[in-house]
Amino acid sequence: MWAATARTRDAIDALPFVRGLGDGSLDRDRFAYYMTQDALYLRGFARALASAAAKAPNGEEIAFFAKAAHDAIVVEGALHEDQVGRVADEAEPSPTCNAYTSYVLSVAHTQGYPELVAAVLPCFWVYADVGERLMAKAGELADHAYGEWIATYADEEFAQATEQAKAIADRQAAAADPGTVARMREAFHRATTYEWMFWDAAWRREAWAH
Ligand SMILES: Cc1ncc(CO)c(N)n1
Repeated sequence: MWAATARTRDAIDALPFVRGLGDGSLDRDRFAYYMTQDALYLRGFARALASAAAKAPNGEEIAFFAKAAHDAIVVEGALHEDQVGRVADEAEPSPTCNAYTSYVLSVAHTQGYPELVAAVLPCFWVYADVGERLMAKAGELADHAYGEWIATYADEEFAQATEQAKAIADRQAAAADPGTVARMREAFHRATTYEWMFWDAAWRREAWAH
């Protein structure tokens, strides 16, 4: 699945937002816009993870997704609050933020556990991958403008959660019929594309036309 999305992954590395995050040159306004939108995204994403917990077939996977939902709000929320302060409940999601969260929530509500697992996997995988790459290039994080962000996603615990999410997706794909596997690929690809769009939207500080 990852191989089919390699082009999108390369395109994510090439984004001016991601490059600027990596070398610290990104301006604070764009970063603040991104963090606010990301806090809104994480609320929707956490609901989708809680849905995955509700659909999971065994205790281990229920616990995994329930903890992931918790961490998306509590652990990542602490990073956001630290960086941009508390994001108001009534802050407005951008078109892309709204599209991405609506998409994962629609998968949660209209499709099965395998498709939902595939739809949330890029959120783990893309961030762990970007975090790790930026960490390798960044050097001393204490002196880095976005060191805290990089440290959060290059973290060993986040890497472990990503491995667990991958293993769950692999097990589901191995047991699924061809139609389900095709929908899993579609969900994985679409969510990876939304990851690209999310950073691109932050670079453009995307707004609603009206
Ligand atoms: C848009 C987006 N995708 C994934 C993550 C990682 O949880 C995040 N914080 N934001």
